[in-house]
Amino acid sequence: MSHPTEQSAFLRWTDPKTTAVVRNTLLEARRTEEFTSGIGLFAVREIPRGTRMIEEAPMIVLPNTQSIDDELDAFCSAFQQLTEAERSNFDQLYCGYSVDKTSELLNAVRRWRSYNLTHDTDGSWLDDTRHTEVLHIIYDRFYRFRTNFVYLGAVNASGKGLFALFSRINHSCVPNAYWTFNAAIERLTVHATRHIRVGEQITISYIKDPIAPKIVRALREKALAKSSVSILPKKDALPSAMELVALLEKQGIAGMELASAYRQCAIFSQRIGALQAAKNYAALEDLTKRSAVGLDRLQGDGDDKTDAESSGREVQSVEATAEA
Ligand SMILES: C[S@@+](CC[C@H](N)C(=O)[O-])C[C@H]1O[C@@H](n2cnc3c(N)ncnc32)[C@H](O)[C@@H]1O
Repeated sequence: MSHPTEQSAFLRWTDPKTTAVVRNTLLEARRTEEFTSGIGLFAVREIPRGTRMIEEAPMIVLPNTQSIDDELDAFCSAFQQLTEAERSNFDQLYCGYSVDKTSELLNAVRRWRSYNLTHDTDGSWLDDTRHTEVLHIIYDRFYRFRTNFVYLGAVNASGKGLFALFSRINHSCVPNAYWTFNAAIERLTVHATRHIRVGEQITISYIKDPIAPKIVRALREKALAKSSVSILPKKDALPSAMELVALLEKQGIAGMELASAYRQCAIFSQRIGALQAAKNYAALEDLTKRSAVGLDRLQGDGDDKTDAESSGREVQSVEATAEA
């Protein structure tokens, strides 16, 4: 239940001198050497492939909403429930501020403010100057959420979550980690998809399909087309799928995309009667999935077409603390 004083969360910023420290026993957030990449997450220990590097509960969860007003309202309610340390941590997350400053969003922020925040912390009406400042604070924080949230299921059809440590992970087209929201344990997990050395930056792919480069898409489409009942002989499908596997392996892409390519190889091998090869590919698919999402994810929903799994060799919990 929201207490009136909690509304003051949007009437001031957190103390900028407060340093949010976000780490666990395997990883720490720090500035990257590249100016444009800001803060990143780095390994503080050797991390074997398949290690569960992060198992993190959301700081903020929003339900799937239909309108921008509903989403903003849900965000503001959730934000007001955060502790001071969490707010401070949140205020220091990266903000892609100028991404889409739309009048629609600004108007939604104005509406929310006028219904919910009429008075200042000292009880006086918000004057014009404070009014503008308060709009800015709400707008900025909502944007910070929008820069960092992930869907907890299907895009545009599920709730959204914000995770403090996960929010510090930068993108790479050839990532060394794979993330998924594991509904069985209601945690976001990040697994190492290859061995990671001390000091190496942890990266994930921000792109839904990281094997998007044209050449790879073409290969995959070729493999799928050849597997269909008509036109092309089924036996041609396997070499194309194997070509895709080889390309992914060469690039070092070892998340669920590779698992899916192994699966194609297993299916196509089985179809031409190469049963031992099919078994081998199925085993590789299984190993790859375990390394990317973990056994609990695989057993949790039984949907092996979507995400990955991991061995769960190490489970780290997030320590998000604030130091004055
Ligand atoms: C979720 S944040 C990641 C953490 C962020 N670097 C920070 O300082 O907190 C996403 C933002 O990080 C930056 N970023 C992520 N990956 C990057 C990359 N490979 N190169 C440059 N900037 C990157 C972009 O500005 C992106 O909008």
